[in-house]
Amino acid sequence: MDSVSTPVIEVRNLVKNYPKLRAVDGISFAIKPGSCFGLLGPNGAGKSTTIEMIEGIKSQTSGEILFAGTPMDKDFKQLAGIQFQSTALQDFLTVEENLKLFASFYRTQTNLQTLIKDCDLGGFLDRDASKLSGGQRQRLLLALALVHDPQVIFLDEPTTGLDPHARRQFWDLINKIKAAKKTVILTTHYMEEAYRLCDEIAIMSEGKIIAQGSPDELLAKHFGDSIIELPLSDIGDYKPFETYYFHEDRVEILSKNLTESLKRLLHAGINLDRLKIRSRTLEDLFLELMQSPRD
Ligand SMILES: Nc1ncnc2c1ncn2[C@@H]1O[C@H](COP(=O)(O)OP(=O)(O)OP(=O)(O)O)[C@@H](O)[C@H]1O
Repeated sequence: MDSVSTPVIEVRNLVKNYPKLRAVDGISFAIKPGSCFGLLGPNGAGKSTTIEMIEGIKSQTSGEILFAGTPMDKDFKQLAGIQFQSTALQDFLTVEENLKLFASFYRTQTNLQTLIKDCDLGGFLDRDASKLSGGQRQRLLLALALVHDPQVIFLDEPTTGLDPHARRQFWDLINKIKAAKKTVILTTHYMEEAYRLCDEIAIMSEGKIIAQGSPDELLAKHFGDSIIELPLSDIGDYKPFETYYFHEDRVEILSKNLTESLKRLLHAGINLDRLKIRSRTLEDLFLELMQSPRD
């Protein structure tokens, strides 16, 4: 897997039919080595089904899944790290015992002391898994996924239910994994998480990919503008030249050229002390895509 040009994982025309539903409907994508690839989409879009087919947990109805250019074989299990849900934990074993148990399942193992440090488990190694907080449990589950030093890590909604601090701590961990040149495949409902961690994202809806690219590329492609916000009381009866929306207490002006828009406002004598400028976010894009009619 040393060729930079060969994708670590490539999915071609992947389909999954359940008895009454096509959950994944002919999707294709390629994941570069050492990158973080995010699958986004509303509930039921087909993200988990897709990730589980790549992990080899579910079989596909049709289509191909290639690992480093060749069909997956049993060696993939050694090279892939899957962060399971907390049901995979042995509740009456301590954190350290869980780590040792999982490590014993594999031919190769990473240095456990380094893993404990990286995943910040040192403070509660002798605590039963059942007694961990949400953030501690997720860090242990991540450590278990990393115990055999895999090349590819699968994280299915890893920060759901975590408080903002624990979520940020988890993002730091994922960034460490990326810095170690491992490939990460992530599903998430948090747009900020996708924006901060992913090099590339695919947004799924009803089994199809409806948008794909780097977060910044997607934002640039879909939105060529920023939003200027002003309190209504400051704008007076000025009518912006640009597209604008009045809200109860503020006006939002969609500006394609901030310098020009700000010059116009200054020229009109508007007080800009309380002005805010906001870039469009992935959340704006996600909501817009979910509202657009699709074929
Ligand atoms: N074993 C199954 N049998 C029948 N239908 C299933 C099965 N597993 C999933 N589905 C259906 O397939 C569709 C896609 O489900 P999937 O779990 O992949 O979506 P998701 O994007 O991961 O959703 P979420 O964000 O809620 O986790 C849903 O309509 C779901 O009800």
